[in-house]
Amino acid sequence: MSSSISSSSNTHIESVHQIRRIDFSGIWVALVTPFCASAEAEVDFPALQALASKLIAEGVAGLVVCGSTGEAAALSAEEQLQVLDAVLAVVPAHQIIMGLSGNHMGQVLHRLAQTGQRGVAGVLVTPPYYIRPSQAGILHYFHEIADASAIPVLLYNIPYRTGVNMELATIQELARHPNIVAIKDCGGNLQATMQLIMDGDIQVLAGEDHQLFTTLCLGGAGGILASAHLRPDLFLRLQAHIRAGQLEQARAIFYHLLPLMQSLFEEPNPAPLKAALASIHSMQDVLRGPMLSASSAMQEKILQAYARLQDLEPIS
Ligand SMILES: O=C(O)C1=N[C@H](C(=O)O)C[C@H](O)C1
Repeated sequence: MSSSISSSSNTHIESVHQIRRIDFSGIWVALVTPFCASAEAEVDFPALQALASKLIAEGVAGLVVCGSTGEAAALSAEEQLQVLDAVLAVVPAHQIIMGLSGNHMGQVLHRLAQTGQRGVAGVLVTPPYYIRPSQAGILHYFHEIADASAIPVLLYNIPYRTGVNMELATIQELARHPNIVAIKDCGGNLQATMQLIMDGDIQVLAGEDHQLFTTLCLGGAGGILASAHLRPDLFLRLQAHIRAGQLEQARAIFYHLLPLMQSLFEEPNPAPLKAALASIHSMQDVLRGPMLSASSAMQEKILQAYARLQDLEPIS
């Protein structure tokens, strides 16, 4: 599968085995990891599977397991695999993307191999956090991962979490790698987003919920969103309207969703989301420390914003 890393990027790309290309367009849910209301806050596997099954039945493109919203940073490597396997037991592998973050290359490659063996649709990879590598270092990191990967790699540029931004030129160079197929765009740079869409080398997915409408209108492929846990039908309708060129209808749905999307991030994600899910699904409002449950004011606000979604006038 893998080849040695060459100093020239052209040679490098020519020598890499290309894996099958998958279409990542659509609405992907950045899945929460439900925990039990116990001292250890163990993963609540029945709640996880029920939620995953429900979202897939509702028609979303797929689920991102162990992403930021899945509190992957608070799960051990072993727990992350258990969460993946539990979701794989109820959701087809081609509808699952696995999150992969770390800063120890050997461990990251080991987890990549374990994920690849499970044949999921792809792996969503952040730059190594805390280290703050140079752009050349980021290139090196992703080339090593993409060379080794048995499954497609999606870039996850989220500088406010990792401490380092992936600059446009870096992403463009990575987009030439045959195994790097998409980006979850949380970079906050509209120029870069538009350029990547224009280049057409990788699929661009909105990674910030409030940017979904803009990204889709500009020609982006979809989104990976925490908020799509709540009324995924509206997110699917929004995307369908944009695909059909029905801008007015899509915009109406977007502005209807926006207060909820904004409220969900007024306290650290996924606390407001878990508060909402706990009141509408059979799961507990439990996060692992140092993350805390949403404040009671926020819980009320979220539930009100969610309730208002029922008011949407039917739009043909
Ligand atoms: O888990 C994710 O993936 C998401 N990450 C963003 C975050 O870092 O909070 C938000 C997005 O909705 C999903």
